[in-house]
Amino acid sequence: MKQIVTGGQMKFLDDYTIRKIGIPSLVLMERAALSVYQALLEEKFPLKKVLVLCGTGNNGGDGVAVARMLHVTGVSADICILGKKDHYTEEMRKQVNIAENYHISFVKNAVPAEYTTIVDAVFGVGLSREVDGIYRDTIEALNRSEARIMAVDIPSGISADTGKVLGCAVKADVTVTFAYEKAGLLFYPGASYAGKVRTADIGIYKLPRNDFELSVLRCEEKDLYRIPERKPDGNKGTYGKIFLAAGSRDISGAAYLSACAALRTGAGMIKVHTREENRQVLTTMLPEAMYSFYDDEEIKKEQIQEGLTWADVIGVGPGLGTGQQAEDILYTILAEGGKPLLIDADGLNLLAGRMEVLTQYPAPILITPHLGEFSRISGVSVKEWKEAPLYLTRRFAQKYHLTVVCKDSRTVISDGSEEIFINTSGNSGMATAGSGDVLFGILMGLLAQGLTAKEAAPLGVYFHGMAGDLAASQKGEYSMIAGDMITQTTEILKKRGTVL
Ligand SMILES: NC(=O)C1=CN([C@@H]2O[C@H](COP(=O)(O)OP(=O)(O)OC[C@H]3O[C@@H](n4cnc5c(N)ncnc54)[C@H](O)[C@@H]3O)[C@@H](O)[C@H]2O)[C@@H](O)CC1
Ligand SMILES: Nc1ncnc2c1ncn2[C@@H]1O[C@H](COP(=O)(O)OP(=O)(O)O)[C@@H](O)[C@H]1O
Ligand SMILES: [K+]
Repeated sequence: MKQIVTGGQMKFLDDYTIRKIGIPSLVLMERAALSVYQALLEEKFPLKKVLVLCGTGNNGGDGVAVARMLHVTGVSADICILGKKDHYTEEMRKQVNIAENYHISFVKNAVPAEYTTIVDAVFGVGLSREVDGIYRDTIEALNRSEARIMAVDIPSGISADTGKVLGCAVKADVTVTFAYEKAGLLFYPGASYAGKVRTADIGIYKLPRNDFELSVLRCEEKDLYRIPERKPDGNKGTYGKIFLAAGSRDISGAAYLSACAALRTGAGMIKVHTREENRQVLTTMLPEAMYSFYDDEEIKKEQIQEGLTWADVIGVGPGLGTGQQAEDILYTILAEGGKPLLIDADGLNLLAGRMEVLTQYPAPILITPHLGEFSRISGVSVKEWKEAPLYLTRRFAQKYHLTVVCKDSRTVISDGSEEIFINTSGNSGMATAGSGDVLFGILMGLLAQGLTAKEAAPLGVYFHGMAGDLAASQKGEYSMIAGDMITQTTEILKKRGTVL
């Protein structure tokens, strides 16, 4: 797991390192600047003529120090400072003073087109409002230039918390960020503006994970070891039994994809409860699953109850429809299930406006809404969610005592606790029909093998994204389809014990 921080947390950690630990601010700044200087060399930036654009805060101070490091090694570097002298921070003032002593060139109205490399040190985590005026004009000119662009800490204009563009923002080729990745570098569009992100250790105090009031995390490849090991003496009961209510009249694809993904992830057994019309196609495509079917007659509660008693984990929703039968199935499960429950798609659509029924359920619930579904069940619009994804996902999880997987290009996962996850695996090829059903299957499979909802959710989402990345590398983002991700699930799990 990698620790991520918000802008506010980074400021707290800067301050803590300086005031409580006692490392002088200028020492941190020197290390920050050195890491940017090294990145310019290692990333082979064309250093024929460099412009360092600075703001008046400490991000600008970093920039002035980078210009000095370039200058002393013989690189032609100009400094251009946007903003008034009386707004300089103390560190910025000192850096400017040192640069003046070195006779580095300060330019007033820089023309970005004249430079081969531009270092963006206008705003860092201190950006507090929309960018406008001279700042906007300069950033726009910079983006139009042919120069390679290195952003210091975060591209100026990107919100460190949400990745939103505040007015306008620098489009960087590389960003060197200090101590921790900022959430705004992971969320889109910030992630696109940042280019390649390098994280540099500059001596900031590493707060233990448990000491963060809100700990934002992301999974990495090595976390896949958390998928339970296969036991040599295991039997199919060991790996869990799933009861899945999915599919509706002549809609079988979602049921197939989620059931197949659950089995491919390692679940022991799955029983799919679906409409009679799907019998032939499902039993042909996935004979490994068990089935119970229902037709136009009233839902037979005993049939569902039998499945619920047998199962260790229950899933409901993919392709279920929102008619009376679907509603009866959902409510029978909510009344009689009593086992860990996963709800997706139509299961969630049926719950819009009555989410509080979930608080009565006696076992953990995991829901996997995409943003449209989240909006329906929470009343939070997609636009509002984008303004505060971490806060709003967590608040919703707390309100209804759920684990929530809010699916987007950067999925956010929260069980309401102080740990919240942003997922960074995956690609736009996954925006294809059935992709969410595969995720649902993976999550059911992980729960069936004994992981809790809190453990399974971030891991399963990461695993799903990895399968998507492998599928894209083989089929391309245009052509990959949901079934390809199931194929890659197999490949990832094959390697679990060897490379991880
Ligand atoms: N000692 C420290 O605290 C360290 C800070 N570091 C650097 O300092 C940065 C944070 O520095 P600061 O907190 O000084 O903040 P920034 O330098 O990020 O920017 C804040 C300044 O910009 C102004 N500002 C904010 N939004 C604006 C807008 N839209 N239009 C015009 N002006 C705007 C603010 O009024 C303030 O003067 C980090 O991102 C990092 O690059 C590093 O040097 C490491 C050590
Ligand atoms: N651009 C993207 N980058 C990464 N992941 C994506 C992207 N677009 C979609 N996904 C992922 O693909 C899945 C789509 O799920 P969903 O919207 O429920 O689709 P469906 O209902 O068609 O199965 C989610 O897990 C989502 O996070
Ligand atoms: K910057």
